[in-house]
Amino acid sequence: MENAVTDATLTDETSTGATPSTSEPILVAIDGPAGSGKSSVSRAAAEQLGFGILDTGAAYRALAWACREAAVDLDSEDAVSAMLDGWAYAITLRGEQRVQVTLPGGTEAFDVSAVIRTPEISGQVSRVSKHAAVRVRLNNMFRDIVAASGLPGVVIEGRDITTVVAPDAPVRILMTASPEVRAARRAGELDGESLEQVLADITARDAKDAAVVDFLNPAAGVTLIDTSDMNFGQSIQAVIDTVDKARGAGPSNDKER
Ligand SMILES: Nc1ncnc2c1ncn2[C@@H]1O[C@H](COP(=O)(O)OP(=O)(O)OP(=O)(O)O)[C@@H](O)[C@H]1O
Ligand SMILES: Nc1ccn([C@@H]2O[C@H](COP(=O)(O)O)[C@@H](O)[C@H]2O)c(=O)n1
Repeated sequence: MENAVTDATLTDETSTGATPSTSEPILVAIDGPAGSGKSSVSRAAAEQLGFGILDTGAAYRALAWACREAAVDLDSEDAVSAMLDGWAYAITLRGEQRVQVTLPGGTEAFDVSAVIRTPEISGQVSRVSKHAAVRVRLNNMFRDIVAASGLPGVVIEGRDITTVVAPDAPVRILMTASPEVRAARRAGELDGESLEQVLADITARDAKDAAVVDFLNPAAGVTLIDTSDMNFGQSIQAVIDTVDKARGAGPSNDKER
């Protein structure tokens, strides 16, 4: 993969505002199904902790977008892997999330921050994330991004972070919520999508994704946070409490197995 760059190329608001750390960042690994609140809760928790946030789903989404733009067959593992040889990908770890992609052979860095969130991309992304070879390469890219971040800590969220990308992270969380709660939250964000449609979409995506990685059951040592009956603030606090507990301080309301 050419140039998997992060904050450094994405202007001011992405800079950490602190002396870059020279040691490995502390990792907070968070997994969960679609709409569980991983991204938004992780982002808010990261801000409180003074950490960066790496949204790994954004890379899969950007890859699906790039393949569609370049008329690459999303179901072909070889063709999608070839896209990884030629593209350039950049994501901010601090401040507003910005995602940029340069297509193979191109020079323009497209800002795909908004388009990767559309239902069209959500509906196609599992076609690229199902490929084992693609996952291995993106997982290496995620580890490289974190290692090069210069941040004191990074919250990294996705589907296989607690189990594959960072199984040794000192804090590992599975964030979940009932399908109905997740659909209601997501429907609130999407204009013109009925609750039934959103529920059907996230259920279908979870089923496809769960065939590749298990993000519905916490692995040994992973803290389960079910946010079904929590508001946004309580969900953030549950993450902070879990981090504090791992650091040997403060309360905890988690369930471990
Ligand atoms: N505990 C909560 N209470 C109320 N709303 C919440 C809570 N957690 C998250 N939300 C809201 O639910 C929506 C979905 O959250 P978010 O996008 O973070 O989920 P996600 O797990 O990252 O989803 P995806 O995997 O589809 O990207 C957002 O509008 C978010 O603000
Ligand atoms: N670690 C990950 C993260 C994401 N995926 C795939 O990307 C899709 C989009 O992820 P969001 O978190 O933005 O919803 C998701 O549906 C998976 O197909 C993944 O496989 N592994």
